[in-house]
Amino acid sequence: MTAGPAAPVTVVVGAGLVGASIGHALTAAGWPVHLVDAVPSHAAVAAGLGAGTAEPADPDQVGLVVVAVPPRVIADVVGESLDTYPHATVTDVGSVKAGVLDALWERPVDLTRYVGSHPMAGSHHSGPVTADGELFVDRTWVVTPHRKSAESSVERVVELVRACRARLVTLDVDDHDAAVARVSHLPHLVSVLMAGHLTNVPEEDLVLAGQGLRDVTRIAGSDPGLWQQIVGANSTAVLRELRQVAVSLDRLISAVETGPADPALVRELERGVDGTRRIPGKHGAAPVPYEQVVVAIPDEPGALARLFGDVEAAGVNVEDIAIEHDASRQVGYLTLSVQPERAEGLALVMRDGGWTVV
Ligand SMILES: NC(=O)C1=CN([C@@H]2O[C@H](COP(=O)(O)OP(=O)(O)OC[C@H]3O[C@@H](n4cnc5c(N)ncnc54)[C@H](O)[C@@H]3O)[C@@H](O)[C@H]2O)C=CC1
Ligand SMILES: O=C(O)C(=O)Cc1ccc(O)cc1
Repeated sequence: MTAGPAAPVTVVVGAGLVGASIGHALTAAGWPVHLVDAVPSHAAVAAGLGAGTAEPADPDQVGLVVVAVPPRVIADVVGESLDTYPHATVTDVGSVKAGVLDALWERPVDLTRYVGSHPMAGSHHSGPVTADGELFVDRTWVVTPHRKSAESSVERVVELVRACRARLVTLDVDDHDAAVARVSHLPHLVSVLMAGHLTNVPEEDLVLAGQGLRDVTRIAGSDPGLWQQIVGANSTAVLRELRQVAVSLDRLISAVETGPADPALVRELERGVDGTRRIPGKHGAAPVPYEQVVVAIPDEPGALARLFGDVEAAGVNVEDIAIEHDASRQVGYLTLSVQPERAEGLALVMRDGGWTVV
């Protein structure tokens, strides 16, 4: 992709997972990107992998600064960036917004050039090595203007969101923080609770772990230092959600105690199904109930490549995939999520190709 003539010289401060991913996305869009990091080797590694250059920018030429540092230092780095780059719009990508803005109001900086933002995409990894230029494609990116943000600054941050091919949502900082407590911070803590519980589970039981356990615990593997800062910065909203979950947990315990004959348990389980249906699909569209085709893959070299070749030849668009390994049987299972009307056809083609469809 090539940029229009207006692609601003951009400095990314913090060349970790999110900063380097933005560097890759903007570089692919033709934007000139300079990477800066308190740990110079992070900027050098990100640059070496193609996320921009680690050479310093001429401060007068910089049109946009993206601050992608840990939450605890965001306000300081935004303040310094507003001073260092006198003509630049400055945004940050921190997971919590109100505290940063509160801290900035206290400083003698030009806040018309600051607009907060938050890409709702990332991973449980940190650092520039796992960065991915496609991380933000079709994912929500929240922009949080404040009462002094200049319109031109908001537009520049919107250009950033578009260049990373994300889906723009504009929110006030407090609404943002309340929403992420519900859809990001609480789910993170519930995942942590579940994964932490596994530390008491005997190893011979863990051998039985399937995809369900991996699904609910993946994000618990994230950097505890980062999440300590995120939860700490949004503790009021997070506590509100946690207390509601504590009530739900008590209700679930009573339902299980009462036994399967009582409708309370099925009501709880159905509530879960209703919740999953409320999660929007791609582009924020209504959730699509995909159908799954599960294919057994023998544990032999080239099997996966051959399988993907056959799926491609079938001409079916795969919406999502998951791989589960059965350690005891030297076999894997590939779950292909497809539009419901394509599932039967895909299963037939795969069987004709000699695959075992489960
Ligand atoms: N990890 C995720 O999935 C997501 C994280 N975020 C937010 O993005 C920000 C960055 O997170 P990650 O990229 O995951 O962390 P990371 O640990 O991968 O990268 C942070 C980088 O900032 C650098 N750094 C620390 N202090 C600095 C300073 N004072 N000046 C310059 N560089 C400094 C570190 O050396 C590191 O390279 C955080 O504020 C986080 O809340 C937002 C969306 C997703
Ligand atoms: O790994 C995932 O699925 C995430 O949801 C990552 C993530 C972490 C922190 C954020 O503020 C936003 C997204």
